[in-house]
Amino acid sequence: MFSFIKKKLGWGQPEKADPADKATAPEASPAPAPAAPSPAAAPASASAFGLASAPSPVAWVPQAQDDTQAKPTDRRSWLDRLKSGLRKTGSSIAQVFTGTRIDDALYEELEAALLMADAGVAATEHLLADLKQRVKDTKATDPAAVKALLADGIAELLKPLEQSLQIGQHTPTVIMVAGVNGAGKTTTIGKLTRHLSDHGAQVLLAAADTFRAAAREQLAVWADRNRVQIVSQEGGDPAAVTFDAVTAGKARGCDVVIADTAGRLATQIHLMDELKKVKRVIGKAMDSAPHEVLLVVDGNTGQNALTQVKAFDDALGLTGLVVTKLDGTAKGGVLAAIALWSRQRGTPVPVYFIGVGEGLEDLQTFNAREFARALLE
Ligand SMILES: Nc1nc2c(ncn2[C@@H]2O[C@H](COP(=O)(O)OP(=O)(O)OP(=O)(O)O)[C@@H](O)[C@H]2O)c(=O)[nH]1
Repeated sequence: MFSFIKKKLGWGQPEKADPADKATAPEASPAPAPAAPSPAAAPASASAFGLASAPSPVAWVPQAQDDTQAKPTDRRSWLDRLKSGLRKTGSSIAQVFTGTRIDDALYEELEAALLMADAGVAATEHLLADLKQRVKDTKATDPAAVKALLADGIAELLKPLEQSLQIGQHTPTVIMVAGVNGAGKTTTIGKLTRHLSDHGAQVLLAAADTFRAAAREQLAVWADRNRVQIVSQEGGDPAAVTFDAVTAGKARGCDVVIADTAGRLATQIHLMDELKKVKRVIGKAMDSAPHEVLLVVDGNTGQNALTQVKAFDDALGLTGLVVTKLDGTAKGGVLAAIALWSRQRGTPVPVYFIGVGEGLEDLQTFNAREFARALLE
């Protein structure tokens, strides 16, 4: 399990809410008392993190090392789930290295295995060329060593996607969540909310999926479960709901506002226009917002995930991804394709989290090295 670490003195003491402002968000539930920060999340002083001289505000950093701090059993269980989810692919790539020779046939087999794993043509070519160079440089002669070199190449390609979601630079940090139907947006928001509130953040949810009543109810259940506020409205304009939520979040000194939006295909132009409007209106409610525009993609959709990332990025300018359902039949190679595309884009679109199950503990930070290993096991 990962956790968030506060790096700012005074964190956990949100500005006093303006009671008058509650009236501006008609259907907002009453603000619960913020969860007490855990000792790990609320250091006695910023210097505990070596930040005494750091002028920067901010941040909660779900750290890569959190994974290693997790209890061995926790860590095993989610890694095992990831591995078993990727096993289909893993075994086919791993199979390539069971022989004794490194020759053209091995590279051809590997090419086919990477393509089968959804890496796509460009990332497959990239990884093959990279591997050949590594083999040449190291003079590796043993297939097991070549497999390890491939893991290095994949980890290096994926590394720029391994970044932390920064919370705390703004009050509130506004996170807009988008994706196609059923990708796992609401579930991811629920899991993220739990982790944030467990670490003392005051979270407010915006039910901007005004289209589907069940979606609002589902988000309300998560809000209830996590004892956080929600701004919701039956029918109406998703942009208006989000505007109300951000305004209420500002007035109440909330740490994070997360907007759940209705699922849609990037080809549904009017629905994508609606999403652009939600983003614009968030900016009207708060100058710098949204601070994060996250796309939730289902890891089982293969190369289609890359198509979704490109299309939503064109429309919204993505700042991060959550790849869900990697415990299912996902082949995982598409992350290599996303990483290569990200490299060409200039600024990587990081994978802040991966989903490896439906439980609260099944939202994990992305670790390039571990993912590369899981892919090849
Ligand atoms: N196995 C598994 N299931 C997941 C994961 N994340 C979400 N789900 C499941 O996927 C289904 C759809 O999740 P939702 O959160 O409702 O998806 P959504 O994107 O909000 O759906 P719409 O609002 O219809 O667009 C639910 O059954 C979730 O429990 C995951 O990481 N692993």
